[in-house]
Amino acid sequence: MAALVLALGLAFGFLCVCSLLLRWNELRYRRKGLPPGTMGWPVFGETMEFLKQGPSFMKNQRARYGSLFKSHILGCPTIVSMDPEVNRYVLMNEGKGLVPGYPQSMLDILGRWNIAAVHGSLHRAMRGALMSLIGPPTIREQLLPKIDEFMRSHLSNWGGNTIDIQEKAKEMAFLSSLKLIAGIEAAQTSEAFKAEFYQLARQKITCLLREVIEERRSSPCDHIDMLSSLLQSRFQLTDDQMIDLLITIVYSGYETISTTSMMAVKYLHDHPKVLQELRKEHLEIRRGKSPEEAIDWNDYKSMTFTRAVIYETMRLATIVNGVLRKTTEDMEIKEFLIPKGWKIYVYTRETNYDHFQYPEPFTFNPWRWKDKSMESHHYFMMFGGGSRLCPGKELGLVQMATFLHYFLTRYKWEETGGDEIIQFPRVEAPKGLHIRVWDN
Ligand code: HEM
Repeated sequence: MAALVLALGLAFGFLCVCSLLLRWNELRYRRKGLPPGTMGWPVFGETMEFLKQGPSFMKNQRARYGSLFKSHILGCPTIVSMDPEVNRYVLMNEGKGLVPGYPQSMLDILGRWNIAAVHGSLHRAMRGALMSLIGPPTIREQLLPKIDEFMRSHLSNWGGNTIDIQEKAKEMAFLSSLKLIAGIEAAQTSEAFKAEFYQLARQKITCLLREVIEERRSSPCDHIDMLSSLLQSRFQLTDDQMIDLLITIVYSGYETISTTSMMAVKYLHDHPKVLQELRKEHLEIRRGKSPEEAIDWNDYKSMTFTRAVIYETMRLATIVNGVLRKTTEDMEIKEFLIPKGWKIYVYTRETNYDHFQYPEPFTFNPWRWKDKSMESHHYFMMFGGGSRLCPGKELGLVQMATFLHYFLTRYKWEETGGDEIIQFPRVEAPKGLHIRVWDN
Protein backbone atom coordinates (compact mmCIF):
# COMPACT_ATOMS: atom_id res chain seq x y z
CA MET A 1 0.00 0.00 0.00
CA ALA A 2 2.79 2.38 0.97
CA ALA A 3 4.54 1.60 -2.31
CA LEU A 4 1.37 2.43 -4.23
CA VAL A 5 0.98 5.77 -2.42
CA LEU A 6 4.62 6.54 -3.10
CA ALA A 7 4.25 5.70 -6.78
CA LEU A 8 1.11 7.84 -7.06
CA GLY A 9 2.85 10.67 -5.23
CA LEU A 10 5.82 10.46 -7.57
CA ALA A 11 3.57 10.40 -10.64
CA PHE A 12 1.63 13.39 -9.34
CA GLY A 13 4.84 15.27 -8.55
CA PHE A 14 6.20 14.45 -12.01
CA LEU A 15 3.03 15.76 -13.69
CA CYS A 16 3.19 18.97 -11.63
CA VAL A 17 6.83 19.55 -12.60
CA CYS A 18 6.02 18.91 -16.29
CA SER A 19 3.10 21.28 -16.35
CA LEU A 20 5.14 23.94 -14.49
CA LEU A 21 7.96 23.61 -17.01
CA LEU A 22 5.55 23.87 -19.95
CA ARG A 23 3.85 26.88 -18.37
CA TRP A 24 7.19 28.53 -17.60
CA ASN A 25 8.31 28.08 -21.19
CA GLU A 26 5.09 29.60 -22.53
CA LEU A 27 5.52 32.63 -20.26
CA ARG A 28 9.14 33.01 -21.26
CA TYR A 29 8.16 33.56 -24.88
CA ARG A 30 4.99 35.50 -24.21
CA ARG A 31 5.21 38.78 -26.03
CA LYS A 32 2.53 41.13 -27.23
CA GLY A 33 1.70 40.72 -30.90
CA LEU A 34 3.20 37.24 -31.44
CA PRO A 35 1.10 34.75 -33.42
CA PRO A 36 -0.70 32.07 -31.37
CA GLY A 37 0.89 28.67 -30.80
CA THR A 38 2.77 26.63 -28.20
CA MET A 39 6.46 26.57 -27.32
CA GLY A 40 6.74 23.08 -25.80
CA TRP A 41 9.51 22.15 -23.38
CA PRO A 42 12.37 24.37 -22.24
CA VAL A 43 15.39 23.88 -24.58
CA PHE A 44 13.81 21.08 -26.66
CA GLY A 45 10.64 22.95 -27.55
CA GLU A 46 8.39 20.87 -29.81
CA THR A 47 11.16 19.32 -31.90
CA MET A 48 10.32 15.75 -30.82
CA GLU A 49 6.65 16.15 -31.74
CA PHE A 50 7.61 17.77 -35.04
CA LEU A 51 10.07 15.05 -36.02
CA LYS A 52 7.83 12.22 -34.84
CA GLN A 53 4.53 13.42 -36.28
CA GLY A 54 5.94 15.47 -39.17
CA PRO A 55 3.29 16.88 -41.48
CA SER A 56 0.49 15.87 -39.06
CA PHE A 57 2.04 18.05 -36.36
CA MET A 58 1.96 21.01 -38.73
CA LYS A 59 -1.60 20.31 -39.81
CA ASN A 60 -2.84 19.92 -36.22
CA GLN A 61 -1.22 23.18 -35.17
CA ARG A 62 -2.71 24.92 -38.17
CA ALA A 63 -6.16 23.58 -37.29
CA ARG A 64 -5.77 25.01 -33.77
CA TYR A 65 -3.96 28.28 -34.40
CA GLY A 66 -4.31 29.19 -38.08
CA SER A 67 -1.79 29.30 -40.94
CA LEU A 68 0.74 31.39 -39.01
CA PHE A 69 1.71 30.03 -35.61
CA LYS A 70 4.62 30.07 -33.22
CA SER A 71 6.56 27.05 -32.05
CA HIS A 72 10.03 26.09 -30.88
CA ILE A 73 11.57 23.60 -33.26
CA LEU A 74 15.09 22.53 -34.22
CA GLY A 75 16.58 24.57 -31.39
CA CYS A 76 14.98 27.96 -32.09
CA PRO A 77 11.84 29.96 -31.45
CA THR A 78 10.16 29.78 -34.83
CA ILE A 79 7.18 31.18 -36.68
CA VAL A 80 5.76 28.53 -38.99
CA SER A 81 4.01 29.97 -42.02
CA MET A 82 1.64 27.83 -44.07
CA ASP A 83 0.05 30.93 -45.55
CA PRO A 84 0.98 31.23 -49.26
CA GLU A 85 0.75 35.04 -49.20
CA VAL A 86 3.08 35.31 -46.21
CA ASN A 87 5.42 32.72 -47.71
CA ARG A 88 5.67 34.73 -50.86
CA TYR A 89 6.22 37.95 -48.92
CA VAL A 90 9.05 36.38 -46.90
CA LEU A 91 10.79 35.00 -49.98
CA MET A 92 10.47 38.22 -51.96
CA ASN A 93 11.69 40.53 -49.19
CA GLU A 94 15.04 39.19 -48.15
CA GLY A 95 16.62 42.66 -47.87
CA LYS A 96 14.01 43.87 -45.39
CA GLY A 97 15.21 42.26 -42.19
CA LEU A 98 15.27 38.64 -43.37
CA VAL A 99 18.26 36.41 -44.05
CA PRO A 100 18.60 32.63 -44.57
CA GLY A 101 18.16 30.78 -41.29
CA TYR A 102 19.85 27.43 -41.87
CA PRO A 103 21.36 25.59 -38.90
CA GLN A 104 25.05 25.84 -38.07
CA SER A 105 25.49 22.13 -38.85
CA MET A 106 24.64 22.83 -42.48
CA LEU A 107 26.93 25.85 -42.67
CA ASP A 108 29.74 23.75 -41.16
CA ILE A 109 29.50 21.41 -44.14
CA LEU A 110 28.95 23.96 -46.86
CA GLY A 111 31.46 26.50 -45.55
CA ARG A 112 31.32 30.12 -44.41
CA TRP A 113 31.35 31.41 -47.99
CA ASN A 114 28.55 29.19 -49.18
CA ILE A 115 25.84 31.11 -50.93
CA ALA A 116 23.19 30.42 -48.27
CA ALA A 117 25.40 32.01 -45.62
CA VAL A 118 26.14 35.30 -47.39
CA HIS A 119 23.91 38.31 -47.97
CA GLY A 120 23.81 41.61 -49.78
CA SER A 121 26.48 42.46 -52.34
CA LEU A 122 28.56 39.33 -51.66
CA HIS A 123 25.47 37.18 -52.24
CA ARG A 124 24.85 38.98 -55.53
CA ALA A 125 28.47 38.42 -56.61
CA MET A 126 28.44 34.72 -55.66
CA ARG A 127 25.12 34.28 -57.42
CA GLY A 128 26.43 36.05 -60.52
CA ALA A 129 29.43 33.70 -60.55
CA LEU A 130 27.18 30.70 -60.03
CA MET A 131 24.73 31.66 -62.77
CA SER A 132 27.58 32.05 -65.24
CA LEU A 133 28.50 28.43 -64.41
CA ILE A 134 25.07 26.79 -64.45
CA GLY A 135 22.69 29.18 -66.20
CA PRO A 136 20.80 28.15 -69.37
CA PRO A 137 23.35 29.50 -71.91
CA THR A 138 26.16 27.48 -70.28
CA ILE A 139 23.94 24.41 -70.04
CA ARG A 140 23.15 24.62 -73.74
CA GLU A 141 26.72 25.20 -74.93
CA GLN A 142 28.83 23.23 -72.46
CA LEU A 143 26.99 21.20 -69.89
CA LEU A 144 24.31 19.33 -71.82
CA PRO A 145 26.80 17.43 -74.05
CA LYS A 146 28.66 16.32 -70.91
CA ILE A 147 25.47 15.36 -69.12
CA ASP A 148 24.44 13.33 -72.16
CA GLU A 149 27.79 11.56 -72.27
CA PHE A 150 27.64 10.86 -68.54
CA MET A 151 24.08 9.46 -68.59
CA ARG A 152 24.83 7.18 -71.54
CA SER A 153 27.67 5.60 -69.69
CA HIS A 154 26.02 5.57 -66.24
CA LEU A 155 22.92 3.89 -67.63
CA SER A 156 24.73 1.19 -69.55
CA ASN A 157 24.49 -2.54 -68.86
CA TRP A 158 21.55 -2.37 -66.48
CA GLY A 159 19.54 -4.85 -68.57
CA GLY A 160 19.19 -8.32 -67.05
CA ASN A 161 20.03 -7.08 -63.54
CA THR A 162 18.21 -6.21 -60.34
CA ILE A 163 19.34 -2.78 -59.19
CA ASP A 164 18.65 -0.41 -56.33
CA ILE A 165 17.38 2.62 -58.21
CA GLN A 166 17.79 4.82 -55.12
CA GLU A 167 21.51 4.03 -55.02
CA LYS A 168 21.90 4.45 -58.79
CA ALA A 169 20.10 7.81 -58.69
CA LYS A 170 22.36 9.02 -55.86
CA GLU A 171 25.47 7.99 -57.80
CA MET A 172 24.04 9.66 -60.88
CA ALA A 173 23.52 12.99 -59.09
CA PHE A 174 26.89 12.90 -57.36
CA LEU A 175 29.13 11.66 -60.18
CA SER A 176 27.54 13.85 -62.84
CA SER A 177 28.18 16.95 -60.73
CA LEU A 178 31.85 15.92 -60.24
CA LYS A 179 32.19 15.60 -63.99
CA LEU A 180 30.61 19.00 -64.54
CA ILE A 181 32.53 20.92 -61.90
CA ALA A 182 36.04 19.62 -62.53
CA GLY A 183 35.91 16.95 -65.22
CA ILE A 184 36.50 14.29 -62.54
CA GLU A 185 35.78 10.91 -64.07
CA ALA A 186 38.66 8.70 -63.02
CA ALA A 187 37.13 6.04 -60.78
CA GLN A 188 39.90 6.44 -58.20
CA THR A 189 39.39 10.19 -57.69
CA SER A 190 35.60 10.03 -57.74
CA GLU A 191 35.65 7.15 -55.25
CA ALA A 192 37.83 9.25 -52.92
CA PHE A 193 35.36 12.13 -53.17
CA LYS A 194 32.39 9.81 -52.73
CA ALA A 195 33.74 8.30 -49.51
CA GLU A 196 34.27 11.74 -47.95
CA PHE A 197 31.06 13.18 -49.33
CA TYR A 198 28.88 10.39 -47.96
CA GLN A 199 30.46 10.93 -44.54
CA LEU A 200 30.01 14.70 -44.82
CA ALA A 201 33.75 15.11 -44.20
CA ARG A 202 34.10 18.72 -45.22
CA GLN A 203 37.77 19.11 -44.38
CA LYS A 204 38.81 16.23 -46.60
CA ILE A 205 36.62 17.35 -49.48
CA THR A 206 38.19 20.81 -49.19
CA CYS A 207 41.69 19.27 -49.36
CA LEU A 208 40.75 17.20 -52.40
CA LEU A 209 39.34 20.26 -54.18
CA ARG A 210 42.38 22.35 -53.24
CA GLU A 211 44.60 19.70 -54.85
CA VAL A 212 42.49 19.81 -58.01
CA ILE A 213 42.79 23.63 -58.10
CA GLU A 214 46.59 23.46 -57.64
CA GLU A 215 46.88 20.87 -60.39
CA ARG A 216 44.74 22.99 -62.65
CA ARG A 217 46.91 26.06 -62.08
CA SER A 218 50.10 24.19 -62.85
CA SER A 219 48.73 22.21 -65.81
CA PRO A 220 48.97 23.82 -69.23
CA CYS A 221 45.93 21.92 -70.71
CA ASP A 222 42.74 23.72 -71.56
CA HIS A 223 39.78 22.40 -69.63
CA ILE A 224 36.16 23.28 -70.23
CA ASP A 225 34.39 22.89 -66.90
CA MET A 226 33.08 24.92 -63.99
CA LEU A 227 36.41 25.10 -62.21
CA SER A 228 38.26 26.54 -65.19
CA SER A 229 35.43 29.05 -65.71
CA LEU A 230 35.77 30.07 -62.06
CA LEU A 231 39.54 30.41 -62.31
CA GLN A 232 39.14 32.79 -65.25
CA SER A 233 35.99 34.49 -63.98
CA ARG A 234 35.61 38.26 -63.83
CA PHE A 235 34.07 37.74 -60.39
CA GLN A 236 37.56 36.92 -59.02
CA LEU A 237 36.55 34.71 -56.13
CA THR A 238 39.19 33.60 -53.64
CA ASP A 239 40.14 29.90 -53.52
CA ASP A 240 38.06 29.47 -50.36
CA GLN A 241 35.04 31.06 -52.00
CA MET A 242 35.45 28.88 -55.10
CA ILE A 243 35.70 25.75 -52.98
CA ASP A 244 32.56 26.60 -51.02
CA LEU A 245 30.70 27.38 -54.21
CA LEU A 246 31.68 24.04 -55.76
CA ILE A 247 30.77 22.13 -52.60
CA THR A 248 27.41 23.91 -52.55
CA ILE A 249 26.74 22.88 -56.15
CA VAL A 250 27.42 19.23 -55.35
CA TYR A 251 25.36 19.20 -52.13
CA SER A 252 22.42 21.26 -53.42
CA GLY A 253 21.82 19.06 -56.41
CA TYR A 254 22.58 15.73 -54.76
CA GLU A 255 19.51 14.91 -52.71
CA THR A 256 17.01 16.94 -54.73
CA ILE A 257 17.95 15.38 -58.06
CA SER A 258 18.45 11.83 -56.81
CA THR A 259 15.23 11.71 -54.81
CA THR A 260 13.12 13.24 -57.57
CA SER A 261 14.58 10.78 -60.10
CA MET A 262 13.92 7.80 -57.85
CA MET A 263 10.35 8.93 -57.16
CA ALA A 264 9.73 9.55 -60.88
CA VAL A 265 10.71 5.93 -61.56
CA LYS A 266 8.36 4.84 -58.76
CA TYR A 267 5.37 6.90 -59.98
CA LEU A 268 5.95 5.85 -63.61
CA HIS A 269 5.95 2.22 -62.55
CA ASP A 270 2.63 2.73 -60.75
CA HIS A 271 1.01 4.73 -63.60
CA PRO A 272 1.37 2.86 -66.91
CA LYS A 273 -0.56 5.49 -68.91
CA VAL A 274 1.84 8.20 -67.88
CA LEU A 275 4.76 5.92 -68.65
CA GLN A 276 3.36 5.19 -72.10
CA GLU A 277 2.98 8.87 -72.95
CA LEU A 278 6.39 9.73 -71.60
CA ARG A 279 8.11 6.91 -73.48
CA LYS A 280 6.37 8.08 -76.65
CA GLU A 281 7.87 11.55 -76.20
CA HIS A 282 11.37 10.13 -75.81
CA LEU A 283 11.14 7.56 -78.61
CA GLU A 284 9.98 10.36 -80.89
CA ILE A 285 13.18 12.27 -80.05
CA ARG A 286 15.33 9.18 -80.70
CA ARG A 287 13.57 8.38 -83.98
CA GLY A 288 15.44 11.10 -85.86
CA LYS A 289 18.82 10.17 -84.37
CA SER A 290 21.46 7.49 -84.65
CA PRO A 291 22.01 5.53 -81.41
CA GLU A 292 25.24 7.41 -80.69
CA GLU A 293 23.79 10.85 -81.30
CA ALA A 294 23.47 13.04 -78.22
CA ILE A 295 20.37 14.96 -77.29
CA ASP A 296 20.66 18.72 -77.76
CA TRP A 297 19.01 21.82 -76.31
CA ASN A 298 16.11 21.70 -78.80
CA ASP A 299 15.41 18.08 -77.86
CA TYR A 300 15.40 19.06 -74.21
CA LYS A 301 13.07 21.97 -74.89
CA SER A 302 10.70 19.65 -76.74
CA MET A 303 10.36 17.40 -73.65
CA THR A 304 7.24 19.16 -72.38
CA PHE A 305 5.60 16.07 -70.93
CA THR A 306 8.86 15.11 -69.22
CA ARG A 307 8.96 18.50 -67.52
CA ALA A 308 5.35 17.94 -66.42
CA VAL A 309 6.22 14.49 -65.01
CA ILE A 310 9.15 15.95 -63.06
CA TYR A 311 7.05 18.77 -61.60
CA GLU A 312 4.26 16.41 -60.67
CA THR A 313 6.78 14.10 -58.99
CA MET A 314 8.28 16.97 -57.01
CA ARG A 315 4.81 18.14 -56.00
CA LEU A 316 3.34 14.84 -54.94
CA ALA A 317 6.45 13.54 -53.18
CA THR A 318 7.31 16.98 -51.73
CA ILE A 319 11.04 16.79 -52.17
CA VAL A 320 11.56 20.09 -50.28
CA ASN A 321 9.29 20.80 -47.30
CA GLY A 322 10.13 24.47 -47.06
CA VAL A 323 12.89 26.99 -46.49
CA LEU A 324 14.18 28.78 -43.41
CA ARG A 325 14.73 32.45 -42.76
CA LYS A 326 15.85 34.44 -39.71
CA THR A 327 14.77 37.95 -38.75
CA THR A 328 17.57 40.49 -38.26
CA GLU A 329 15.19 43.03 -36.69
CA ASP A 330 11.72 43.06 -35.17
CA MET A 331 9.24 42.90 -38.00
CA GLU A 332 5.55 43.01 -38.64
CA ILE A 333 3.83 40.38 -40.75
CA LYS A 334 0.05 40.25 -41.12
CA GLU A 335 -0.49 42.35 -38.00
CA PHE A 336 1.75 40.09 -35.95
CA LEU A 337 5.07 41.14 -34.47
CA ILE A 338 7.98 38.77 -35.08
CA PRO A 339 10.92 39.45 -32.75
CA LYS A 340 14.49 39.86 -33.98
CA GLY A 341 16.45 36.59 -34.10
CA TRP A 342 13.43 34.31 -34.57
CA LYS A 343 13.32 31.79 -37.40
CA ILE A 344 10.57 31.80 -39.98
CA TYR A 345 9.83 28.38 -41.44
CA VAL A 346 8.32 29.01 -44.86
CA TYR A 347 6.56 25.66 -44.90
CA THR A 348 5.47 25.09 -48.49
CA ARG A 349 4.58 21.40 -48.26
CA GLU A 350 0.85 21.91 -47.78
CA THR A 351 0.64 24.26 -50.77
CA ASN A 352 1.48 21.22 -52.90
CA TYR A 353 -1.74 19.54 -51.75
CA ASP A 354 -4.00 22.57 -52.03
CA HIS A 355 -7.36 21.52 -53.52
CA PHE A 356 -7.91 24.78 -55.38
CA GLN A 357 -4.48 24.98 -56.89
CA TYR A 358 -4.25 21.24 -57.64
CA PRO A 359 -7.67 19.53 -57.98
CA GLU A 360 -7.52 15.94 -56.64
CA PRO A 361 -4.16 16.79 -55.10
CA PHE A 362 -3.23 13.22 -54.12
CA THR A 363 -3.53 11.91 -57.68
CA PHE A 364 -0.40 11.69 -59.80
CA ASN A 365 -1.51 13.68 -62.80
CA PRO A 366 1.29 15.26 -64.88
CA TRP A 367 -1.25 16.56 -67.41
CA ARG A 368 -2.17 19.27 -64.91
CA TRP A 369 1.18 20.93 -65.72
CA LYS A 370 0.31 21.25 -69.41
CA ASP A 371 -1.20 24.58 -68.45
CA LYS A 372 2.03 26.59 -68.63
CA SER A 373 0.80 29.30 -66.28
CA MET A 374 1.04 26.80 -63.38
CA GLU A 375 4.80 27.15 -63.46
CA SER A 376 4.74 30.90 -63.08
CA HIS A 377 1.89 30.92 -60.57
CA HIS A 378 2.39 33.06 -57.46
CA TYR A 379 2.21 30.06 -55.17
CA PHE A 380 4.59 27.83 -57.12
CA MET A 381 7.49 27.67 -54.65
CA MET A 382 9.06 24.28 -55.20
CA PHE A 383 12.28 26.05 -56.21
CA GLY A 384 11.95 28.82 -53.62
CA GLY A 385 11.54 32.39 -54.85
CA GLY A 386 12.82 35.96 -54.87
CA SER A 387 16.53 36.65 -54.79
CA ARG A 388 17.25 33.08 -53.67
CA LEU A 389 15.19 31.30 -56.31
CA CYS A 390 17.04 28.07 -57.01
CA PRO A 391 19.84 28.87 -59.48
CA GLY A 392 20.16 25.15 -60.27
CA LYS A 393 16.56 24.76 -61.39
CA GLU A 394 17.24 24.40 -65.11
CA LEU A 395 20.39 22.33 -64.59
CA GLY A 396 18.50 19.97 -62.30
CA LEU A 397 15.68 19.64 -64.82
CA VAL A 398 18.13 18.92 -67.65
CA GLN A 399 19.90 16.24 -65.59
CA MET A 400 16.66 14.53 -64.61
CA ALA A 401 15.21 14.77 -68.14
CA THR A 402 18.36 13.26 -69.66
CA PHE A 403 18.36 10.51 -67.06
CA LEU A 404 14.73 9.68 -67.89
CA HIS A 405 15.50 9.84 -71.62
CA TYR A 406 18.09 7.07 -71.48
CA PHE A 407 16.27 5.08 -68.84
CA LEU A 408 12.99 4.93 -70.79
CA THR A 409 14.44 4.46 -74.25
CA ARG A 410 16.80 1.70 -73.17
CA TYR A 411 14.94 -0.23 -70.52
CA LYS A 412 11.73 -1.65 -69.15
CA TRP A 413 11.47 -2.50 -65.48
CA GLU A 414 9.36 -3.81 -62.65
CA GLU A 415 9.67 -3.44 -58.91
CA THR A 416 10.79 -6.52 -57.03
CA GLY A 417 8.26 -5.48 -54.35
CA GLY A 418 8.24 -4.98 -50.61
CA ASP A 419 10.41 -1.86 -50.46
CA GLU A 420 9.08 0.85 -48.18
CA ILE A 421 9.30 4.57 -48.97
CA ILE A 422 9.05 7.14 -46.19
CA GLN A 423 8.06 10.74 -46.87
CA PHE A 424 9.29 12.62 -43.78
CA PRO A 425 11.57 14.25 -42.63
CA ARG A 426 12.86 13.46 -46.07
CA VAL A 427 11.74 11.22 -48.88
CA GLU A 428 13.73 7.99 -48.92
CA ALA A 429 13.56 4.24 -49.27
CA PRO A 430 15.32 3.11 -46.05
CA LYS A 431 16.29 -0.26 -47.58
CA GLY A 432 16.53 0.91 -51.18
CA LEU A 433 14.07 0.64 -54.07
CA HIS A 434 14.88 -2.52 -56.01
CA ILE A 435 13.84 -3.02 -59.61
CA ARG A 436 14.39 -5.78 -62.18
CA VAL A 437 15.53 -4.22 -65.43
CA TRP A 438 15.57 -5.61 -68.96
CA ASP A 439 16.46 -4.16 -72.36
CA ASN A 440 13.72 -2.38 -74.22
C1 HEM B 1 14.96 18.98 -58.06
C2 HEM B 1 15.95 19.81 -57.95
C3 HEM B 1 16.03 21.00 -57.02
C4 HEM B 1 15.13 21.51 -56.12
C5 HEM B 1 13.75 20.99 -55.78
C6 HEM B 1 15.74 22.67 -55.51
C7 HEM B 1 15.14 23.48 -54.56
C8 HEM B 1 15.68 24.66 -54.07
C9 HEM B 1 15.00 25.58 -53.19
C10 HEM B 1 13.60 25.41 -52.63
C11 HEM B 1 15.86 26.61 -52.95
C12 HEM B 1 15.58 27.86 -52.10
C13 HEM B 1 16.33 27.83 -50.78
C14 HEM B 1 16.09 29.08 -49.97
O1 HEM B 1 15.36 29.97 -50.37
O2 HEM B 1 16.66 29.16 -48.85
C15 HEM B 1 17.08 26.33 -53.64
C16 HEM B 1 18.22 27.13 -53.60
C17 HEM B 1 19.42 26.77 -54.13
N1 HEM B 1 19.64 25.72 -55.00
FE1 HEM B 1 18.29 24.34 -55.60
N2 HEM B 1 17.00 22.81 -56.01
C18 HEM B 1 17.22 21.83 -56.95
C19 HEM B 1 18.36 21.61 -57.70
C20 HEM B 1 19.51 22.33 -57.56
C21 HEM B 1 20.74 22.07 -58.29
C22 HEM B 1 20.93 20.98 -59.34
C23 HEM B 1 21.66 22.98 -57.84
C24 HEM B 1 23.10 23.19 -58.23
C25 HEM B 1 23.66 22.77 -59.27
C26 HEM B 1 21.00 23.82 -56.85
C27 HEM B 1 21.61 24.85 -56.19
C28 HEM B 1 20.97 25.72 -55.33
C29 HEM B 1 21.65 26.81 -54.65
C30 HEM B 1 23.13 27.15 -54.74
C31 HEM B 1 20.66 27.48 -53.89
C32 HEM B 1 20.87 28.70 -52.98
C33 HEM B 1 20.60 29.96 -53.76
C34 HEM B 1 20.80 31.23 -52.98
O3 HEM B 1 20.88 31.18 -51.74
O4 HEM B 1 20.89 32.29 -53.63
N3 HEM B 1 19.71 23.39 -56.72
N4 HEM B 1 16.96 25.15 -54.34
